Amino acid sequence: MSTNKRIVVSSDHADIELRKTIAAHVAARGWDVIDIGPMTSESTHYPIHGEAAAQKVASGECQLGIIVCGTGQGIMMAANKVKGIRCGVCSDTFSARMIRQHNDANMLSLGARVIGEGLALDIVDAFLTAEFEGGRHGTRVDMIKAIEG
Ligand SMILES: O=C(CO)[C@H](O)[C@H](O)[C@H](O)COP(=O)(O)O
Repeated sequence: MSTNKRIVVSSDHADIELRKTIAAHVAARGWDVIDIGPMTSESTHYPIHGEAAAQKVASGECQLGIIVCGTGQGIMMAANKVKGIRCGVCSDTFSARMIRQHNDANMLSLGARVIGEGLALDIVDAFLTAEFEGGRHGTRVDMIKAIEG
């Protein structure tokens, strides 16, 4: 398996089944998937899982990450606190494509209580297949990086 196609997936308790479905879907598209759980639906705290996934991306162990909580919002906020992470919540495929093309997002967050499985998988595909365009968008992403120091 090519190491430049490694992706981390994580969630809180809101929908571990959606996370597992996403993991299988992404693996079927040739990605080496690291599923860091949690493995049960016992109530947990999304900052733990958002940060853990983000550290895998920030360290370079994974190129991308996909995280899931009820709305996608809380776990996204936690992930974005890790230096080097650009994570967006998406409930549509256009945004999922654009956060890669324009924002060079390295993580995608999904709200399991907002969207259904079919749309979630379409969003994942849009995110995975889009490529950063650079140019003026690179200038702006560099400005984001400068904010975090
Ligand atoms: O959406 C979330 C955070 O933004 C979480 O996944 C939780 O679903 C949300 O905070 C609700 O918590 P609960 O313990 O599942 O009621």
